[in-house]
Amino acid sequence: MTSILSVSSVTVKFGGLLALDDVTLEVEKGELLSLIGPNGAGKTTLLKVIIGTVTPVSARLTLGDADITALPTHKRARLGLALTHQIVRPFSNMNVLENVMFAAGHEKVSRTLKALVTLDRKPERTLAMACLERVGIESFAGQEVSSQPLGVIKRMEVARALSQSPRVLLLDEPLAGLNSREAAMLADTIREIANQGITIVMIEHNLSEVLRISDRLHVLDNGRNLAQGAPMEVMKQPDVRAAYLGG
Ligand SMILES: Nc1ncnc2c1ncn2[C@@H]1O[C@H](COP(=O)(O)OP(=O)(O)OP(=O)(O)O)[C@@H](O)[C@H]1O
Repeated sequence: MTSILSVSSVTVKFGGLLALDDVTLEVEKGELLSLIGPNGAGKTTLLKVIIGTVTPVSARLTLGDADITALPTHKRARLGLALTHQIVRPFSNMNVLENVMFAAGHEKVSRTLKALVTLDRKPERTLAMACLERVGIESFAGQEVSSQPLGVIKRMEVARALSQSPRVLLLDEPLAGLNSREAAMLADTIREIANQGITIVMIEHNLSEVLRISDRLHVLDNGRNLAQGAPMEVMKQPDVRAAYLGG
């Protein structure tokens, strides 16, 4: 297997709090890796270090052949990283399609000056519709985002990230707040996205869905690596059970 994302020696301090302590993470091309661990283990902080919104005390990050350690967030995005947020903050004055078009257009505008003056938004519209189809909410395209249930909002957030054409998609608790049926359906969609060749790193507390769709688990506890490997093997480890499941 080939590593697409490699994260090593990540240490993060928030004042006196050591949030991550020499953490290492290897992500193989095409896999769906779930990052799990108790509350406060440092999972979201690690994703923020990867996307570039938290500055670590130390870290070395590579994406494919590129050393991205010193790159700002927008350059990491351009090289193929996209992140969905745990708490989705959509533009409530736009409809579902426009929210995805905005994300798609943002990338385009940041790429070329010409795009700043173009009035033709057809390419963004086509791309955004394709992303809505991939997450199964194309029939909600014209609806106001403010009247949508969380299940649609969560899918729209994934569509926004897909519109950036990521090589590695970072998902922060995509199933949080969904009922079991909605969670299972979105988990199936996430698995399908991975099957289509997009590498996924997912933080998720819904353990039954994590175990059902993940290729591999990486467990953090108290800011440190605790375990990693095949889901069932990892969950058998006594230290993982003690930390994550309370024994
Ligand atoms: N901006 C910040 N300033 C200060 N402390 C922070 C900040 N962000 C996170 N922390 C602290 O760092 C530690 C790790 O937090 P983080 O959110 O990464 O954990 P997590 O594993 O994602 O938790 P959860 O599963 O509850 O979302 C926690 O103790 C948290 O309170």
